[in-house]
Amino acid sequence: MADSAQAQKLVYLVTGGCGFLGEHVVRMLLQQEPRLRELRIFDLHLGPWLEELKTGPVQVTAIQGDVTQAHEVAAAVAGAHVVIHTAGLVDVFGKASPETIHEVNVQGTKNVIEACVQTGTQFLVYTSSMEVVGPNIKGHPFYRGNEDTPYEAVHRHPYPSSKARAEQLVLEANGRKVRGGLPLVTCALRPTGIYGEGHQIMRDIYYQGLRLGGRLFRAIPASVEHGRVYVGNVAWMHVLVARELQQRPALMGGQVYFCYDKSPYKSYEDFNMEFLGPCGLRLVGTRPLLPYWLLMLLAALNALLQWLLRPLLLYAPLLNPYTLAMANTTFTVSTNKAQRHFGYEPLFSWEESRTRTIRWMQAMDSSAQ
Ligand SMILES: NC(=O)C1=CN([C@@H]2O[C@H](COP(=O)(O)OP(=O)(O)OC[C@H]3O[C@@H](n4cnc5c(N)ncnc54)[C@H](O)[C@@H]3O)[C@@H](O)[C@H]2O)C=CC1
Ligand SMILES: CC(C)[C@@H](O)CC[C@@H](C)[C@H]1CC[C@H]2[C@@H]3[C@H](O)CC4=CC(=O)CC[C@]4(C)[C@H]3CC[C@]12C
Repeated sequence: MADSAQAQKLVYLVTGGCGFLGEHVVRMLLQQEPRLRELRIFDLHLGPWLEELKTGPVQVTAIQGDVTQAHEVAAAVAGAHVVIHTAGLVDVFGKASPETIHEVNVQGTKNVIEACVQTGTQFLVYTSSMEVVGPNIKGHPFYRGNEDTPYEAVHRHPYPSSKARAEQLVLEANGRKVRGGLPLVTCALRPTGIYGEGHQIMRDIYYQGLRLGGRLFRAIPASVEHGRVYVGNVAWMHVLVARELQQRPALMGGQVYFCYDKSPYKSYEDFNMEFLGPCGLRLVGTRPLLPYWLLMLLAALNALLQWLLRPLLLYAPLLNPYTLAMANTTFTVSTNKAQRHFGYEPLFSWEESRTRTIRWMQAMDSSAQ
């Protein structure tokens, strides 16, 4: 909690503060930011857990709002010193239309930037994504790359395209004069695949395994590495970068940083088994059980079914052409830019990250019995 020795004077706003990552950012700020006077949580859907946060020394203000509505964003931003913008439509399963994804992720980010400029907020941290870089539509591997590694970032899918455009807008806004004449200082964080307590996809895969008698069937070669990072470390990096951005605007303003920790390099499926195995699931097959062309056919059939059924119901399975291509393309990062620029070190070791995630899954498992 806040240290009385340091003046509590800052107002932070977290957009998307009730999401998987957002909740961890909110809780991390309350634990690790001693200068916090008020913490505003802006989200389309407010969680009931927010009430428990209102008993501490920091004023917690829950704001139900929509980032696509400029006036709602401006009202929430007014008076904030720092904005951490995590709100977004994270959809690679065809649940939302491309237009809606663009409206939330791009127009919503434009609204946040303009709100900072109009109301005089000087510091903006944007939650971008590894997907801004890749994997690209050509399936080029990105093997333990960093922020400077050359890579042909080519996107067609609405989600990565929207994240790339939003990140570009945030970085271009760095240096704009805000109300009062000071410069806006922005930066973007690029998490790889986030895991940890509250990860909906992990929950979906777990229940899929239960439905298949405790088994999951390998679809991706074990050799295809996919970067993963623990949600607590991503939250910590957001808190640290928001603090250090105020101290080193010339160095950090306009920069991008991959989010990373000591999570091991594994295939997406093998990495998930670190948590699903202790919950009783088994991954069948040491290599893919089906040939890739058959997986592509099944993925295409899923996409066709989704389109045919859309007037009646939402059919959004994990396997579709985009998710298959993502899972089947190596994308891992190896960097220390965040450490060099603002002293970032993961707050949670791999062992702690794994234990916390397993405990969350086992608690979910016991409630599912
Ligand atoms: N989950 C992952 O593996 C990764 C996520 N990210 C990024 O991290 C951020 C958070 O992602 P998650 O926590 O996984 O997603 P999430 O879906 O759990 O959280 C997103 C939050 O934004 C809110 N939101 C959505 N539309 C909104 C709107 N129009 N107005 C206000 N709030 C709105 C949602 O209600 C939700 O609480 C996103 O920007 C995403 O692109 C980046 C890399 C990896
Ligand atoms: C059905 C099988 C082929 C199975 O292995 C599919 C897994 C698939 C659902 C995931 C594989 C890679 C994931 C994405 C990756 O972690 C990068 C991401 C970054 C984000 O900003 C949001 C989430 C995601 C797109 C993530 C989504 C799930 C996967 C596609």
